[in-house]
Amino acid sequence: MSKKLKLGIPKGSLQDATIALFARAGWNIYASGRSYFPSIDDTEIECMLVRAQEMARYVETGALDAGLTGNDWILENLADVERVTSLTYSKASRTKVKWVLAVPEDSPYQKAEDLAGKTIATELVEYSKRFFAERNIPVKVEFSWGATEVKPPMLADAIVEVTETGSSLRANRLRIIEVLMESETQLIANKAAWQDEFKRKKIETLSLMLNGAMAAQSQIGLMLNVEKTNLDAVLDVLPALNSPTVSELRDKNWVAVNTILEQHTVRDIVPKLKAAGGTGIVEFPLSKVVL
Ligand SMILES: Nc1ncnc2c1ncn2[C@@H]1O[C@H](COP(=O)(O)OP(=O)(O)OP(=O)(O)O)[C@@H](O)[C@H]1O
Ligand SMILES: O=P(O)(O)OC[C@H]1O[C@H](OP(=O)(O)OP(=O)(O)O)[C@H](O)[C@@H]1O
Ligand SMILES: [Mg+2]
Repeated sequence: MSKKLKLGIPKGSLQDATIALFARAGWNIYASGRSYFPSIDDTEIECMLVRAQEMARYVETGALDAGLTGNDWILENLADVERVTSLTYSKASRTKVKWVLAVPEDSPYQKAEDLAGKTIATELVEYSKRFFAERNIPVKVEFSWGATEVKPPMLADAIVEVTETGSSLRANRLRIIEVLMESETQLIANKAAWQDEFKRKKIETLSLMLNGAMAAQSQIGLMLNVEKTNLDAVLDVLPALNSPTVSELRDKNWVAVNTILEQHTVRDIVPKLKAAGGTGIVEFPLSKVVL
C-alpha cells in the first residue's frame, strides 16, 4: 500500500480560508456535501474535516498525522504536538484573532479583577480558568455553546470570546476590558509522524508551499524601465531590503528594473518611481514567494 499523510482540515470558521490557501499553494481540495472526507488532488494525502477545537487532540493521539487549527485550541487542550509553522489567516482576513474579556458597554467593570465573584461565559473554558486562577481572581467560568455575545448581562456578567473584526462585540454593545490571547492558525504534526521520513518531508513541503502562497498574497511584482542617468534616483525610491534585478535593454542607455514590493506600499511608491523617471511601470500579482 502506498504511504499517505492523514491531514486534518478545520471544519467551521477556518474551512473556506484554508481550502482557498491550499488552492493557491497548489493543492485542490474538494469538500462536497455532507462528506467529512474531502478529496485532494495528491495521492499521498488523505484529508479529513475535523472541528478546530478537536484537531490538536486527534493530532496528538496520531489519529491524524498533521492538521491545521488555531493556536487557541492547542493551548485550550494543552496538546503535545509539533508546531510546524504559523500561518496568519483567520475567517475573513489575514490577521490574528484575539480572545478578549468583554463586558456590557454600560457596566461598571474596568479590569479583570472587578469580576471577582462573577460568572464568565465562554467556549474556551480551561484557558479562561487558568487565566483567572493565575491572577487569583475567583470567578465562575461557564461553558457556552456559542452565540456567547448575547449572554451579558442576563445570562452571564462577562464573556471571554474570540474577535476578528470586532463587529460581533459592537453589535451586542460589549466593551473589551482585557485581551487574554492573540491566536493564529498553525500547521501542527503528530510527534511520531514528524520523525517519519516520508511524513515529515510531506509536511515540510506543505509548510513551504503554504507559506509561499501566504507571502505572495501580501506582495506584488513591479517592473519598469528607466534611463541609466535616472537609475540611482529610481533605486533610491525602492525599499533598501529588496535587491531589485537591473537588466540591460536593447537601447544601451536604458535598463529594466524588476522587484517585489509589499502590496500596501505600492500606492506610495509608484508615483515616486514615475517622478524619478520610471516609465512603462507594470504591476503584476504573484502566486508564490519562497525566500
Ligand atoms: N472570525 C473568526 N471567528 C471565530 N473563529 C475564528 C475566526 N477567525 C479565525 N478563527 C479561528 O477558527 C477556529 C474556530 O473554528 P471552529 O470552526 O472550530 O469554531 P467556530 O468558529 O465556532 O465554528 P462555527 O462556524 O461552527 O461557529 C479558532 O481557532 C479560531 O481562532
Ligand atoms: O469579531 P468578528 O469579526 O465579529 O468575529 C467574531 C465572531 O465570529 C465567531 O462567531 P461564529 O460565526 O463562529 O458564530 P457562533 O457564535 O455560532 O460560534 C465568533 O464566535 C464571534 O462571534
Ligand atoms: Mg463559532
